[in-house]
Amino acid sequence: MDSASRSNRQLRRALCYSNNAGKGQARSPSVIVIGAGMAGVAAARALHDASFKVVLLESRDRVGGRVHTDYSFGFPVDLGASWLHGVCQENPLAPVISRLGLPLYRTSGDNSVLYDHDLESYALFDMDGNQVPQELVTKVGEAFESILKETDKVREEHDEDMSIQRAISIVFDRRPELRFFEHVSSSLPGISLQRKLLDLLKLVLTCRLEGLAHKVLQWYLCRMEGWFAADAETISLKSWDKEELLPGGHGLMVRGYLPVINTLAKGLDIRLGHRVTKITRHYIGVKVTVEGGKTFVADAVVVAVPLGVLKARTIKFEPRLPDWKEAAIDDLGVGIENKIIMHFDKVFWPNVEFLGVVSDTSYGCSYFLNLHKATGHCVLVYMPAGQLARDIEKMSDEAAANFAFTQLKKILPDASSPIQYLVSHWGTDANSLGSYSYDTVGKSHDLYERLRIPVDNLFFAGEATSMSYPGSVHGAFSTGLMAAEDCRMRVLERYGELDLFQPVMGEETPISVPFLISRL
Ligand SMILES: Cc1cc2nc3c(=O)[nH]c(=O)nc-3n(C[C@H](O)[C@H](O)[C@H](O)COP(=O)(O)OP(=O)(O)OC[C@H]3O[C@@H](n4cnc5c(N)ncnc54)[C@H](O)[C@@H]3O)c2cc1C
Repeated sequence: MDSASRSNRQLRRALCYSNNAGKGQARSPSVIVIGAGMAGVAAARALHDASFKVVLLESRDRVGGRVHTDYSFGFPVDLGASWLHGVCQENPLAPVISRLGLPLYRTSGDNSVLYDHDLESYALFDMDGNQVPQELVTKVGEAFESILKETDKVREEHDEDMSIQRAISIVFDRRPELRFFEHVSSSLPGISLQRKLLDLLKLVLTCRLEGLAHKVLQWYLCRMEGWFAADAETISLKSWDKEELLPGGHGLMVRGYLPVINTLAKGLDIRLGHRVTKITRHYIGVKVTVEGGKTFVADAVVVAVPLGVLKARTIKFEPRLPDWKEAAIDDLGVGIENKIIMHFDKVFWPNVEFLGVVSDTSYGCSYFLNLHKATGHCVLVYMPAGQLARDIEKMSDEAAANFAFTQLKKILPDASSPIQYLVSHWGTDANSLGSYSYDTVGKSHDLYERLRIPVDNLFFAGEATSMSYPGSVHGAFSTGLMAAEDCRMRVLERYGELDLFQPVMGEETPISVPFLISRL
């Protein structure tokens, strides 16, 4: 007997044993889900509800993954995801959020990836603490949208992909007037030309338009980089807008995201502190090894660990994953965004949702989310992304919090020091190794789908396997359901017992419960 059939036999015995199947007893199909983030929990929940025997292995000592609500301030704050992108009933998370009665604070009704905040909710400042006139903030925001529309033409003309940064500079070379003067005047409809020119002159005189407008533009670029957690010179022109945007705008989870995870995770067999190191697949089943050598066997596995972890090859696949799968893992980008959450004893900042610092480069720009507007707590959240996030992550937590506070002091010199702070490390945390995926220059958007496609009895889930909603919580959730359904079909087809089990995405009529949306 060769070693493959010997180990198949051992695995079959282990499967029977692990599933408690006595003589004549029908054995439940079994699955191991790896990673208790939104995708893994969704997959485990669905398979559990479909009568599978499910074990969920999680390396951390908590569930949620990149959903991480912290309560150490005495109230919930999210170190990872905090917005529901697409506040609408079509959002796959809508039923659970609505039924739990979790309130949302809508920061924007706009569905664009650029504005998860309405333009009028920003207060921007230069490095000397002078506030940028609101009219200029709005106008440059509109100009930025026009510039991005112009990059569409660049995309159509070039077969080769390029970075969004490069495309913007081509637009400027071709249409220098887009450096604001024409835009500002032509975007005031219904006003006579003379009046427009007068308005423009006033703007130029009051705020040294060109220099300041350039800085505001860099700030918008910095916000866009935040959306992708990556620098503009690495973001693909061909694919940056390929994700699907659900309607309804963007809503902050006022009480944090964790209640959603906890609800889905209720009653599941979750093993915390179980870091998977090896996945061995056989025709009849899969063996999973965790740190310390303990093993688990099942009919199938759902791999729901982050793309960063797959890239680092800290989980060994035996036999190796096929080349096309390894290439997808290598080629898809993973960016970094972090949060430095500062708790103050009083509010000393303006009553807007976003405070921004403008600068000559997007790297020098920064922004703070004002949680006081949404939650009533005296909290500002500093959110660096891309290279800036990478640089700050090299600092100690104290130095990182000081850095954020120094930025704040530049715009609000009378700022008082935070009484508490929290710092995330999504880029270096071995359990994430990045914040979320994005399309890099020259690589196809299909990579998300390639990452999702199963390999035998290995199923893949997670935000980076979502073609439609990458980098999001609802995207992770829907890939968990998809992986569960694929797994259910494959395993049950083999047993010929399809009709014995509930479908993963049950056929009950969904009850539509409205969201609780506020804006103070
Ligand atoms: C700072 C930040 C802000 C964000 N903001 C938003 C937002 O506002 N809205 C939004 O929709 N999305 C946001 N996102 C993205 C969103 O958080 C993710 O897309 C989503 O939570 C990913 O879920 P997941 O299940 O794919 O992965 P994860 O949540 O990362 O889950 C993977 C799990 O696998 C575990 N794991 C890793 N290695 C192993 C191993 N070897 N063995 C066992 N377990 C392992 C991890 O510990 C983790 O629990 C944000 C992300 C970050 C970092």
